[in-house]
Amino acid sequence: MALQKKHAKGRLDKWYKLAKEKGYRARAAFKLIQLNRKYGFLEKSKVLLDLCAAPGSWCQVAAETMPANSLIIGVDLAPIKPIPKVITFQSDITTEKCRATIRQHLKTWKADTVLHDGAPNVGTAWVQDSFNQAELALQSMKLATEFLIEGGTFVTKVFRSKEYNKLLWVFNQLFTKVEATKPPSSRNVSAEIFVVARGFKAPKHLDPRFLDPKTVFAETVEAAPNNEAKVFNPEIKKRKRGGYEEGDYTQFKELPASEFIDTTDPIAILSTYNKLSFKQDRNGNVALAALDRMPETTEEIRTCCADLRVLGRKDFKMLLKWRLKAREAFGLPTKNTKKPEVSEVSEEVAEVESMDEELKIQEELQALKDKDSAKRKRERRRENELRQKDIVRMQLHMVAPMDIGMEQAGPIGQDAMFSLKPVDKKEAVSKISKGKMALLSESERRNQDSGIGTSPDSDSEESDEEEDYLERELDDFYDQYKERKSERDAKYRAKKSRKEYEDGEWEGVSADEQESSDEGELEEDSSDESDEDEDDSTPTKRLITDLDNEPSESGGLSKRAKNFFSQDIFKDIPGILDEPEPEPEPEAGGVDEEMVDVEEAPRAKESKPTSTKEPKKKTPKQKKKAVAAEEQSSDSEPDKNKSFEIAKRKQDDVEMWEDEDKRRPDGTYDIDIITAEAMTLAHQLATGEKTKYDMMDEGFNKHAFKDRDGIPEWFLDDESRHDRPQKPITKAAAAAIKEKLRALNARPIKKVREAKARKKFHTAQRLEKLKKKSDLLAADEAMTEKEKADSIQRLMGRATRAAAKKQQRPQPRLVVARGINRGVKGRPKGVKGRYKIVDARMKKELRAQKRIAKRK
Ligand SMILES: C[S@@+](CC[C@H](N)C(=O)[O-])C[C@H]1O[C@@H](n2cnc3c(N)ncnc32)[C@H](O)[C@@H]1O
Repeated sequence: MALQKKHAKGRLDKWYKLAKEKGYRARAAFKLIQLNRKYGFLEKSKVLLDLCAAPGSWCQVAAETMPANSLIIGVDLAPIKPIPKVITFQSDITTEKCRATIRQHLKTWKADTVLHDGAPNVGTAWVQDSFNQAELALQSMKLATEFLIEGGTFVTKVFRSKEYNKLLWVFNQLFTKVEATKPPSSRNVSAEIFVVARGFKAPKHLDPRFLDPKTVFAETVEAAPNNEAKVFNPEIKKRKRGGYEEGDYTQFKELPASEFIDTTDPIAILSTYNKLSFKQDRNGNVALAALDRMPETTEEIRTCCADLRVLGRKDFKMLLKWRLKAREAFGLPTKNTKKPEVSEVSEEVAEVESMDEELKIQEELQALKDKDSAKRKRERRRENELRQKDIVRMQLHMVAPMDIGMEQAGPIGQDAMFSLKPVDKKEAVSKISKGKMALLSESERRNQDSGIGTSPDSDSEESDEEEDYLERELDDFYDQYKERKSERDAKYRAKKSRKEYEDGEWEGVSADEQESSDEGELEEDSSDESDEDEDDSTPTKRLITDLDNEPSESGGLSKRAKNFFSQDIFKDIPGILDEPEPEPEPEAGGVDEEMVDVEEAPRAKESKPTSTKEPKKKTPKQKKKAVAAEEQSSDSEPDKNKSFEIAKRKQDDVEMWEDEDKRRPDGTYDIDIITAEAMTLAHQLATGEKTKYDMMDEGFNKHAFKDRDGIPEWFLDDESRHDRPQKPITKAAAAAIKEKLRALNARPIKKVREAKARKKFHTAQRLEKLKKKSDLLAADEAMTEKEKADSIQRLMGRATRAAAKKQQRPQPRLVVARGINRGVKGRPKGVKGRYKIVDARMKKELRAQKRIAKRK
């Protein structure tokens, strides 16, 4: 028989998990569900009494299954958290108070079903426990007889013990049908069994002895067994794995300790029996007496023998050792004794030992398996969590689908098994084709040394994962915080949307340079090799070719830099791109794009003088602008000498661009300086206080080379707010910018300007109309000159009157809010036309102001 798992986790079986899933407070819920499925008593009940109901899973099941508006009452020694549609209270079901409270709740009603799943506190001596359980079942039976309706059902838990049959007998007297069953959700190792007693007979008079534990569980005197005869000649018992021995329904089993010493299967005894006794009968027991006197039979051994069910592995081991010592003392064969003549017995002993070891191995194996599966489960759960989060982020448009799933770690992603990118990067193809495996392993070794590619031990892996998890959590919280902030802050929203519309961050040439330098390193290695392998001078081909762009070598610049500078905005900036003279095309705008040969670029440059050449004479103002232009061009100074590929644009695009391009007739840029820093810089450059080389020097500062890799976003965001380069400003520049802004603010807003323009336009239209009319009148030959003059005068008068009328809008009438007007809402009585309610003081003040104005 397998040993029962003692640790708590062994009890977290499928019913436990199911209960958690379904929201039941205990796995016991399934016991009632299964009992009800078999007997169907809940659906028929309108009133139910649940004795010993805590934590309340049976009440939950009852509330779910019973008809609506049913009365469910639950009682327990322990408090029960409220359950919808269930009345619960705390009480001891063996007390009179509990009986009275139930009566109070039931009023005149009777219960259709009484449930009892009580279990007294176990852990004391087994005998005591079993008796208490049976007594509790009888007690609940007593309550049932008082509150059950005739024909009602009583369900109770009992333990298979000596009292079991006596209890069954009582139930049979009071119910028409009594059945004992063990639902599948009840653990096999548990001795509990459920009795479903249906058809309560509801006798008018009940003999109190039926419900008196003393009478019901009265001991029947049994003849003492003759154990003495069995001590050294035990009958070989076949263990029944399927259940209980024929005719043996008792749970508590006691065995003389001498039999444990004598047996060939001590494990079976330890797992079947409850007690090893040292008690001798009246005739005495030689073996037991010897055992009792042995010095190895310590007090600890005696305590262990008293209740085998509460022992752990260590205790069992101790008992087994004690047995071996006793066997040695009694001259019985043990593993160590070498007596060939009692080979049969020694074989048996050996078998016992092997069983012990086998058990141990099995246990260890099981433990390993459990550990492994728990680890895998943890990993799976973590992965699922990550995936879930990614999906949520994607739904919130925080990440693109490219960043998750297949695209990243899939067939072509960076983590993919068949990804060619890393292989390609390291120029591994050439090395593999050369057969120089040593080189690859060398680089691998380097990686390993630096910790890349080595598999860290599981502990650090776990802590890394935990850290990653925490970081992700933090990132999520930060994202949520940003979302919340963006909802409140309009400025932040604008910033965010600007970010969203950005093309993507340009990391500058350095990132690519880094990449190329990496490549360079490897190339260096390979060049060493090529010294030896001179015949391998053929250029190596890359595994992956970029279909979007030309290879970077052709342009001299890195691919990303070239893409950046090939944008339209750089087209006309002199010194950045060496743009060739556009080829005269017969149909401009018809061709979209044409690649110009890279070699031709310098030639084109020669043919067209670039605007970087400074004009010989400049006014200070022009000089300032030119300096600004130069400033721009100096940014791309290092790229000047390199040849680019230039893409032609549509003619329309060029025109549009030229419209936007703010240039003065003399070719200089019309740049608006709007910050005090820019103004100061422009001034310094214009006065020669600073040169472009100074500016380049200043570009190499602590802010230019910040390493942002692996730094969390929230940190960068916060830092960027405070850690900024502070550029100097002069007082004059600050004042100039302030003035400029004031002028800008003084301008009317667009709507006002539009309204004024409209007014002007309408007046011009009216004048035009008048002019036409007067021309017609003047051309009329039928009219005399005087008539013509009068008519024109009238026309003009009408127009001026209309205009004057429009201008003279009557001022609103001021009505004082006092007397009958105090607190009036809406138009005051007797007031016509426009009005304004004012208080007396305001009226007085207005009058005074008018008087003063008149006097002036
Ligand atoms: C196995 S639990 C009952 C589980 C319950 N049927 C459920 O589904 O959640 C046994 C309960 O019996 C209770 N109990 C034991 N003796 C009791 C007594 N004398 N009066 C009331 N409740 C008792 C214990 O407090 C314990 O909560």
